[in-house]
Amino acid sequence: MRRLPKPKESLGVQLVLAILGFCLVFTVLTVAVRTWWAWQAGVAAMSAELTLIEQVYRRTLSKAIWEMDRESLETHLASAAKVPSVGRVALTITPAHRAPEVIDRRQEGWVASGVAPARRLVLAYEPFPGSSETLGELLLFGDERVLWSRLGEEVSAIVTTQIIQSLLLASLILLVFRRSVTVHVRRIANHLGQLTPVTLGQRLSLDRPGHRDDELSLLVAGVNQLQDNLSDYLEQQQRYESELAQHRDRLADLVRERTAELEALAAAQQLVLTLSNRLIHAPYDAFDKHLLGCLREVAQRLGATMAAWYVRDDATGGYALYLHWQAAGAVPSSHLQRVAADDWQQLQAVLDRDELVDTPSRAALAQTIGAGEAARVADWGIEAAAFTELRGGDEHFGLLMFGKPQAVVAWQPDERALLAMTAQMLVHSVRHKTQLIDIVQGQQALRAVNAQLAELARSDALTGLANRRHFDEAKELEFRRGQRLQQPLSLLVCDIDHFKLYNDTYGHARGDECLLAVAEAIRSSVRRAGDLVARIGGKEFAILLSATDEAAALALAERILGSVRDAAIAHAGSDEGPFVTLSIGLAVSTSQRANDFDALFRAADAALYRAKAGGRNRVVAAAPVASEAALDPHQPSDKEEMR
Ligand SMILES: Nc1nc2c(ncn2[C@@H]2O[C@H](COP(=O)(O)OP(=O)(O)OP(=O)(O)O)[C@@H](O)[C@H]2O)c(=O)[nH]1
Repeated sequence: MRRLPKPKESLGVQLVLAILGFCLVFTVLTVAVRTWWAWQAGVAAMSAELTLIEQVYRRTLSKAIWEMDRESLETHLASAAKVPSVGRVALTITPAHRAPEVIDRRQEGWVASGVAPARRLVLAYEPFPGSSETLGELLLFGDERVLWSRLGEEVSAIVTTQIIQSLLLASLILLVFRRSVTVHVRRIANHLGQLTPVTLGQRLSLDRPGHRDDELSLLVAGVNQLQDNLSDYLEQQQRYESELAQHRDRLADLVRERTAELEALAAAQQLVLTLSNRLIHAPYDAFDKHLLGCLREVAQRLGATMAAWYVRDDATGGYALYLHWQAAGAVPSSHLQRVAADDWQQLQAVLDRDELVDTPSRAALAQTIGAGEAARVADWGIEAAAFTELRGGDEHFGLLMFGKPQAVVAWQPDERALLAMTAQMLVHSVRHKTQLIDIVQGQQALRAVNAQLAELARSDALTGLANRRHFDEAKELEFRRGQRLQQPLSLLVCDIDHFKLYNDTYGHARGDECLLAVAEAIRSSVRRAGDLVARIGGKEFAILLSATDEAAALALAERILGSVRDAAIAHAGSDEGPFVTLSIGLAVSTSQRANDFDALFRAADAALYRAKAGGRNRVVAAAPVASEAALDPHQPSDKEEMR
């Protein structure tokens, strides 16, 4: 506890100085007044003394003048002049018939003064009763110096008295002030200086005899009142602080709870996002497997041991189990594969109102979905369950059910959020999957149509064989491949004999049927998958046989002729017989024989020409195609005629 330093100045000293100052002024005034009074008294006293002298010397001086006793006169005047208050004695004798005589006696150094009193006495003598004679006059002058001397003594006495009086008064006041005020003021100051919140209860009391009711008592009461007020205030402050601390702690707890909740919510969001991504990228033929994986992960995050996805069973109006997951060790369910329409009516009604229904215990479950259904669900080995509908707009994708093996206080907000988000995510994913399947199926259909169109663009409309365009695309490729692999490429060019005549005989429509039958005969003769049969003109067909030598090509050509023959297409106007026949030109290309496909084609065409010229219904093989020069460019070509 820090003690207060001793003050450099003292109230008592200040009080004394003030009193002394006052005493000084008072003394000066008192001295002035009393000096005035002393002066007046001095003057009066001197005047009285002069009167007394006058009384004393009147008769003796009158008698001495009467008797002309000069010696006695001198003696009395000298005696009167020696009186201290008398400065000058002047006796004027006025005898009859004589000149007046003045006898003057004065104190040494006396000067005439306007302030010292003076007396004038007429001297007379009564030689006998009833007669009086004036003898002269006596002048008595007071000595001013005596006045001043007496005043000085008086003043010094007054001043001394006043000073002593003032000092005594001041000392007394100082003493009394110190004993009755200063000591207590210091005590109060020390008390206040040592006050702390802990010592506020210590009351101030002054060590004073008797019961006093003065300003100090008032001050002490005020200090004690102040301490009481401060004490109350501090108590209140402490109460507020403690309440504030409690609020702060509660707030910190709330913040902690909210933070944990938000973190759990963020984790739930993250999980749903991950699952959503997984479903988006899942191949749609494995979509259900991924859906089941989602149910499992959500259930595990919830601490659930089972998850089920029910879908509406349109046939019965109830629900059918679509996906189902159970934790290892959980009691497997034989129930609840199907739920009758009436069984979950109560649950459905609740779900129509609230999107999510959670029950923390079996009893709550019974209240929510009915005792019977709760018992069935309980058979699954669960105590707490949550249900949520999978609904998007007007579409209904069923409902989800998660179960925990133990009752809980309540499903937590983050768990409810996870359930809601999972339901939404599954609805979106299923919708997405449905849209995806529609798109894929659309693409497949489009691809099929495109393929069909492409096929049509490369097919002959009448016979379904490859058309000229297809043939032209394929010929160069096959030719180059044969060259590259050093394999022979054979080309058969087939032409129906006397087809004009056929048309003329049977009509154009029958001509088309004939073309179709011939094409079928050719197609059935060609068995190797790599061989290409094309209709390259009105009644002209080309067969491209890769990796086929001349012998094999000749055999195929003969087989074709046979097939056409076997088809027995009546041709009444033909010179060759009763049925439609073919003429075939054959050319074989090897790397040594031909430089390009056109040369091969021209060779086959030339062979066909020769087959026609040779009587039709036959195969003619071209001479080996060695070079361009080997062909006779001037020889007319059947093909050219056709075109
Ligand atoms: N019905 C039908 N006739 C066709 C088609 N394309 C071509 N023709 C006919 O085929 C005939 C070809 O006659 P020509 O070139 O004289 O030959 P040809 O009568 O068969 O005589 P050779 O070839 O010498 O045996 C013409 O009458 C064409 O109108 C077709 O797609 N359908």
